[in-house]
Amino acid sequence: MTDQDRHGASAHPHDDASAPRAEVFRGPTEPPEHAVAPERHPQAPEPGAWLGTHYDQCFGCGEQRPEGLHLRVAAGPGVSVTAEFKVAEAHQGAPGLIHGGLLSAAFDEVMGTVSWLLRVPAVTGRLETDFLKPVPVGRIVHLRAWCVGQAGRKFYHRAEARLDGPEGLLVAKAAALFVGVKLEHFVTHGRQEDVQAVLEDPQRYRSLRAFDVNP
Ligand SMILES: CCCCCCCC(=O)SCCNC(=O)CCNC(=O)[C@H](O)C(C)(C)COP(=O)(O)OP(=O)(O)OC[C@H]1O[C@@H](n2cnc3c(N)ncnc32)[C@H](O)[C@@H]1OP(=O)(O)O
Repeated sequence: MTDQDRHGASAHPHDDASAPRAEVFRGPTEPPEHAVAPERHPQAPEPGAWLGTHYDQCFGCGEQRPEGLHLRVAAGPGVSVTAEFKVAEAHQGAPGLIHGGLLSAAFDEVMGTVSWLLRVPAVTGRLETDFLKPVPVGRIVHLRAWCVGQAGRKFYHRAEARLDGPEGLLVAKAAALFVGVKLEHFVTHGRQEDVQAVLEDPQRYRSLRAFDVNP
């Protein structure tokens, strides 16, 4: 019995000639045909401006997290950002090498920060990472992230990580789908004592400022 016999007209369901092939083969992080080019908000920080930490307890950029990544993110041209962090002892997975999940966390943070240039609060829906080379402790990881398309509330981002600087060895790549949310998302779902602390001192959650909710 051939595959064709087992599955009917074609050997694989995706081989159905009547199916919209481009859509069938697209993954969730690939912008659909109807996606539009993202627009940098007119009041987005100028290219080169440091964006600073968005929340002092954030694992990615927070100043109050000694074991965190302490990413320093700067606005780039268009809808893009760059960032750097130094791989610390606490970031190890294998001896002397970064934990892969933490590299994904760095991608999550830097792609999340792209939202600042769009002025749309957004959360990660899906995040994919290609790990290309091992990353040793003590090295600087240089990250770049940019938006490649928007379809309604869905934002499609890309990012890359290089060793020691923007022209360094490419060690990892990422693609993500972020979904725009209302600020109520954070107020509703966050642990109430942390939400309350931020409401009492909004400076601790600078995203609020970035999104003009509490300028
Ligand atoms: C400055 C800030 C820096 C921050 C950096 C760090 C960023 C983060 O880590 S955020 C934390 C991690 N992410 C989360 O906690 C998000 C948890 N998930 C959620 O809250 C919800 O699933 C949420 C908000 C993403 C979507 O829920 P909801 O608002 O009900 O929208 P929903 O209708 O389900 O989805 C909207 C669209 O997105 C799509 N979508 C949602 N999730 C996914 C997914 N995982 N994969 C593919 N598509 C998805 C849906 O299919 C839908 O598409 P369409 O409009 O074409 O039908």
